[in-house]
Amino acid sequence: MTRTPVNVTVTGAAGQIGYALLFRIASGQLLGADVPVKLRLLEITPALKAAEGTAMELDDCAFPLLQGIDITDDPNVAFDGTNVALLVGARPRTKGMERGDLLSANGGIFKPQGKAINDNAADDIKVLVVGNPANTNALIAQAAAPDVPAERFTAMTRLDHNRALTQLAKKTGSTVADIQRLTIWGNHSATQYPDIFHATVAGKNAAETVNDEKWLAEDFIPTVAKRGAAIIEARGASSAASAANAAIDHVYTWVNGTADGDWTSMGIPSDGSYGVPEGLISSFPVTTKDGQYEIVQGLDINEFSRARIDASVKELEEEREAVRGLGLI
Ligand SMILES: NC(=O)C1=CN([C@@H]2O[C@H](COP(=O)(O)OP(=O)(O)OC[C@H]3O[C@@H](n4cnc5c(N)ncnc54)[C@H](O)[C@@H]3O)[C@@H](O)[C@H]2O)C=CC1
Ligand SMILES: O=C([O-])CC(=O)C(=O)O
Repeated sequence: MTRTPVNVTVTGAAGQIGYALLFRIASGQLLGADVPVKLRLLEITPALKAAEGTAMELDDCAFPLLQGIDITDDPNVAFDGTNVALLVGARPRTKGMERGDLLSANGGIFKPQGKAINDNAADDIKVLVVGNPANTNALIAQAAAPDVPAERFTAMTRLDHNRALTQLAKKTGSTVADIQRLTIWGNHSATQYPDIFHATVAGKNAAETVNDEKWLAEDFIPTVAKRGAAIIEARGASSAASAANAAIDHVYTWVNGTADGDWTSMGIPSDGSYGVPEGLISSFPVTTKDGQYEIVQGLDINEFSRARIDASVKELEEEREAVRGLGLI
């Protein structure tokens, strides 16, 4: 039976992440190996030619699942009938900046895009915001889309999650496949909190296996939280292929479900769980099934974790105040 293609919109299609992302979407890695896709590429006018070049290369791959590519600089066209929107287009930070410093440069992009999603997207629209500061940009887009259920707006902390998996695997001499139930809490920023207290390594509690609070506080957490800056320092540009990979993981998991007994991390509108004020877009442990996600409930939060979650949530509240002040929400 022929399946109806899923419309996938990618903003910032001519950028670094766009280049690492589009070919993987077209090859079936975003939604599944049997799901045809139509791509919509949104770019600013001066970058349309570069986006056309990428589209030519996509054509040249002859991907069996790719059923069309539209390129536009008009958000209303880009989000028309869209089922999955990946909001990547935004300025990346450079050396010495925090992601929050991008709010005034990038925040303005997400209000009109949120409105265009509200007015044009398909009823089942799912949105992933990658452009930084991702959590608060997702809040801006969501606020501009009152007709879309709020929970469809998510922000990417899967890159942080993946980074934490590898650091923990290295420390414990295991592989990432041995690790389950790791959590990123809070903001995709230096205040984020990668939590291993509920994680398991080969079925055993990770924190007990590590048994080294100094490593946790002074090595693991800062390594994960400051990894983006370390990549910028090393590469001279912010992470692109790993960010694209995390975007693929985020949407694939959202659509296709988490493995039994495991969970993932997603930036999602808080329902007040774990004391995170309702409405803030904060990272939580979530399970997914049938295209829906649920926050994992009932986890014991110790003092070590509580202080760190609260600090990241406080930063999210400050960012929300800042964008209120800018009239973006
Ligand atoms: N959440 C996360 O884990 C991560 C987020 N990022 C963020 O992703 C964003 C994109 O990064 P790169 O691709 O490396 O940047 P880039 O500068 O290579 O590409 C950005 C693209 O967005 C386009 N763009 C700008 N304004 C736009 C608009 N209004 N509509 C459509 N397109 C627009 C630009 O023309 C450019 O082609 C940055 O904000 C970066 O900080 C990067 C890595 C990880
Ligand atoms: O650090 C940056 O600016 C890019 C990013 O979000 C990341 O790599 O996590």
